[in-house]
Amino acid sequence: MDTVAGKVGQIADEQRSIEVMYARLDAEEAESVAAREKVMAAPVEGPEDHQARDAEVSRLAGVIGRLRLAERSLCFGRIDGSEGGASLHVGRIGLRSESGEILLVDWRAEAARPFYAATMASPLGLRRRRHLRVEDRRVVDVTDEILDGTDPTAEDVVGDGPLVSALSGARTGRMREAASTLQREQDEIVRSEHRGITVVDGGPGTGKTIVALHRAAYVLYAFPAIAERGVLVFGPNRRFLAYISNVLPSLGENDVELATAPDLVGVEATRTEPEAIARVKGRARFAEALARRVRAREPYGVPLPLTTAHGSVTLDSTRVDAARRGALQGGIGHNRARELFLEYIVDELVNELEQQTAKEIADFEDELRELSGIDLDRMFAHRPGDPEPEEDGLDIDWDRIRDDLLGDADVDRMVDTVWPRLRAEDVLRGLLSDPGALAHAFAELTEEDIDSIVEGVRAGWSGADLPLLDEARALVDGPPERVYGHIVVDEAQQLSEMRWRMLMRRCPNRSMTIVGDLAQTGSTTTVTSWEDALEPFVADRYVHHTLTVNYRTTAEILEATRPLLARIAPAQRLSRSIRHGEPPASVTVAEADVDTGVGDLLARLREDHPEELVGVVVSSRRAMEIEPGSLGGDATVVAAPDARGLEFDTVIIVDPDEIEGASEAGLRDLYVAQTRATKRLITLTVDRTVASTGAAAPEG
Ligand SMILES: Nc1ncnc2c1ncn2[C@@H]1O[C@H](COP(=O)(O)OP(=O)(O)OP(=O)(O)O)[C@@H](O)[C@H]1O
Repeated sequence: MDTVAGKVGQIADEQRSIEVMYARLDAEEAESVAAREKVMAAPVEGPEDHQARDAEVSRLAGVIGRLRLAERSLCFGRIDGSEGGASLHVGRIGLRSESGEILLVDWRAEAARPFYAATMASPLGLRRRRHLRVEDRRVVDVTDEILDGTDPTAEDVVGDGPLVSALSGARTGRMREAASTLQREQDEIVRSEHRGITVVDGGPGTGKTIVALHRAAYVLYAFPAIAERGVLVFGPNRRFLAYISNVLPSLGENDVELATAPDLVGVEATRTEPEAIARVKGRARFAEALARRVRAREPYGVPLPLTTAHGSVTLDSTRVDAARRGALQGGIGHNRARELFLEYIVDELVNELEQQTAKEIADFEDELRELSGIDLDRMFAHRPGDPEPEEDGLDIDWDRIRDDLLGDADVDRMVDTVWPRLRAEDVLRGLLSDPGALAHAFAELTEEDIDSIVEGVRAGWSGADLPLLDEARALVDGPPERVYGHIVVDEAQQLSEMRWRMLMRRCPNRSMTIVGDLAQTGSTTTVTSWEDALEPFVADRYVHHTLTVNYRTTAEILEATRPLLARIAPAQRLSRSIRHGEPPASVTVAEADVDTGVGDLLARLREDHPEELVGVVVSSRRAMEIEPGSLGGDATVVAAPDARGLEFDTVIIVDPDEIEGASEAGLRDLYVAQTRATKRLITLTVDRTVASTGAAAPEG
């Protein structure tokens, strides 16, 4: 069999098929553009018409955007059934011909499932799975897997798997989507029908982020009611979000929000603080301490004296407590509950005034009868045909009085004495500058820690303050207005208890995809298991998957991380790598020679591998000293604690001892650094016993 001729023929065949698809794509785009122009040209009258037109224009813009995004690699696969069974092309979106015949199936559609799920052991009725590589609307490559054990024919192109080619290519600094090569264990999670919480863990490079982002695209496609409320992807920092930012748009999904904590809270962190303090600030006990402070500004067991132009009343504590309970019932926050409380209080006040007035009139009548014998009741007795008299016998408009009292500045001031309006920032600042309250709630804080917290309040907000501010806002002003139908949390092992609360507050229906690796946990959280993280919100109502295959790191580099993994997470098994490469190398230099050492390594890498990306992972201290861009455009300097989630072709770890010693999570930071490389890992160790070594060559 002439395999080259076979492949050329197959490419030509596929080219004919995809030309039909592109013609249909272009036609659909042209139809949508024409429809949009027509809507925009149509006359509109009144604001409702305007609104409807804007909504239609924006819907059509969405459709056009999605069609345009689908252009690049519109179709990437094909499945053929056994024994002459049907063939289907699989791609970015679904397309039908004008007569309704299926041209292309969306990768997320049920019909596309066998493309991902079929194996030789379980071919699901398929004979062949084909991958197509399309560039600029031209089919440039075709590779086939025969799944049902039949012999390849001249129409089959069996070769290197597309996964291996995808993984072996040089990195670009941005994560790429992987809809065409999603693996079975990944696809099962992406396509799961479970709408609640799904936790996905697994070692570094097992595709957790890939799964999380493709899951977001699947949720948008398959669960419209959830999609309508919006999907959020939450990540640990902006660098990470920039790294993953292209994936969803290239899957045709532009409506997913990407956010870090400052984006959600709308406040930037402007200072760092010792990690021991940040850890304590992450404890859920802080939420209790804040709640106590807010509750202390609401009336418990106190009477409320009220003096008004219509009379004076003291509401006893039972009535004030009942009003407080009623107002707080809906969990709408202190300030909004205060408005309800004011209404309850004014109702009580008006009732009381009404009764007082009725009693005063009755007393006056009794007195008059006793003194003068005049019986007012008989004098003004109600005769048939007369209008109904007011109950108290006087023409008092109590509804108007009620309205007056609701807007009365004096009443408001009196209510303020038991239920003042608050500002969330002040509540948090109040707690953070109250040494007594801090010491009472957090026995683990030393006096020095407390001084540092109190001192820090004046200097602005830290990263760990943001979830506290969010909590204070929920207590004071009620839950956030912007909530989501589904939240994807990446690097979830980084979340403190307070950060979990911040996210859960934004996902009332608890539909989430949570991915992370507890062996990579950083220094600012005390959460050590998914059970502990989720128990307060959903008890054990979540499903858990573990990914086992490493798609990033070569087997040689992965093996080198084994001793560190055994120290930081003895129960975790090393994942399985599917690629081989160079063994890790190491260099030792004196402190004075670190810069030259790094410079030499970079020069050599540039010469040998000019297309590739290099990550230089250093301690946070060193990262601050290195000018951005000073190492050249192809090398990125990353502080070890910020390297989570990123990847580079080559990683140079500078001074591992310093990274290890810099933080309580130093060993885990070092493990993260070791697992960032797709091809080469070089460790530059610093020998502190010598003044200068001269830069040395790497040793294998
Ligand atoms: N099915 C796949 N097809 C192509 N590439 C894949 C696939 N799965 C994973 N990868 C690639 O493998 C690398 C690691 O994936 P990813 O970053 O999702 O892993 P991770 O488990 O989130 O890692 P970490 O724990 O280090 O953050 C990425 O380059 C990703 O694009």
